[in-house]
Amino acid sequence: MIEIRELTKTYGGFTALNALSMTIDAGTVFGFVGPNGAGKSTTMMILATLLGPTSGTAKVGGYDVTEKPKDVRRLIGYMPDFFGVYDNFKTTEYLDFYGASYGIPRTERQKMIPQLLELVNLTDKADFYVDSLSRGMKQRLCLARCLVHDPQLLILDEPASGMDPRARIEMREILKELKSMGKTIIISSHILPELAEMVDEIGVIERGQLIAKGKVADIQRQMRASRVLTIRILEREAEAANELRDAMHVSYVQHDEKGIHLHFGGDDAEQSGLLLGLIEKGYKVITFSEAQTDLEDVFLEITKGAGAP
Ligand SMILES: Nc1ncnc2c1ncn2[C@@H]1O[C@H](COP(=O)(O)OP(=O)(O)OP(=O)(O)O)[C@@H](O)[C@H]1O
Repeated sequence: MIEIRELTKTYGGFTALNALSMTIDAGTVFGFVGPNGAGKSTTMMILATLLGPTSGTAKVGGYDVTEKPKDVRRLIGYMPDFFGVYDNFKTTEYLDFYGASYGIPRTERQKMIPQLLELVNLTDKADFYVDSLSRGMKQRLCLARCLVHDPQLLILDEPASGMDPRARIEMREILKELKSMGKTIIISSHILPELAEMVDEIGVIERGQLIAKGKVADIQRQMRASRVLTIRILEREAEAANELRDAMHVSYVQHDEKGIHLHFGGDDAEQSGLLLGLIEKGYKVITFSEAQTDLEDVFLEITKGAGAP
C-alpha cells in the first residue's frame, strides 16, 4: 500500500528526513513512533501530498505522491495533528460540507453521514454546533471527516494527543472497527503503550531515519538486553543467585524477597538451558518468568544514544 524509497526532506540546511525507506502492506495498522521532531509529521504530510520531498520517492497504492497527487488523494484520508474545524457548522452540516467538496452526491451524503456519526460515536451530537463539542469529540468528528470519501488509507497524525484515557479507549475502538473494514492505517503517537495495543507493526523513527521496524512482539524479542527474568526457588535461593552470577549470558543478578531478578542476553534455547541447569543442580524452581517489556521500554532501548548530539 505504501512504498517509501530513500525519502529525504530538508528545510533550508536542516535534514528532517534522511533517506527513509519503508513499506507498509495493505490492511496493516502501522504505528509510527519517535521522539519530537523525528520526522513523523513530515513523512505523513509527504504521503498526504501536502509537502514535496527533496529527493526520493513515496508511493501510495502504486501512485507516486509527486507525479499523481490527485490519485493519491482519492485513496487517503489525512488527519493532521493540528486541525481546524468550522465552528459555525452543526456536526451534520460539517460532514455534509466535506462530502460535497469531494463531489459526493446529496442523496449519498444523506445516507452516509449517519453511518459515519455512528462509527465515531457522535450520533447524539448530530444537531450540535461543532464548537459545543469537547476536544475528544472534535477529534472524532475530524476522523469522520477523513472518511467521507471512503479512503483505503488513513494517515492519522497523533490522533490520541490531548485526549483523556476514556477518549483514547474510544479512539482505539474506532480504529479497531476501521481495521475490520479493511482499511490501512498509519498512526503516529508518543503514547507508546497505547499504540502497542492497537497496531500490528511499529516503525521507530529517530532523526529522520527508520531505526527499527517490525511486529511489536518481534521487536521486543530482538531486544535481548532488556529481557528480564525472575526466578523463585523453594530452598537455597541465595545460593542459586550466587551461582547464576557466573552463568552464561547472565548479567545484573539481584536477589530480594520476591526472588532472583536477572538480565539475560541469550536466546530462547539458552534460556531454557538456564532453567534446565538449575533443575539438574537440584534447585526446586517454583517460577521462572520473563518480564514483559512494553513498547515504552523497547522504544527507550532502541533510541538510547541515537538522539545524542
Ligand atoms: N516548515 C519547517 N521549516 C523548518 N523546519 C521544519 C519545518 N517543519 C518541520 N521542521 C523540522 O523538521 C523536523 C521534523 O519535524 P516533524 O514535525 O516531521 O517531526 P515529528 O516527528 O512529527 O515531531 P512531533 O512529534 O513533535 O510532531 C523537526 O526538527 C522540525 O523542527
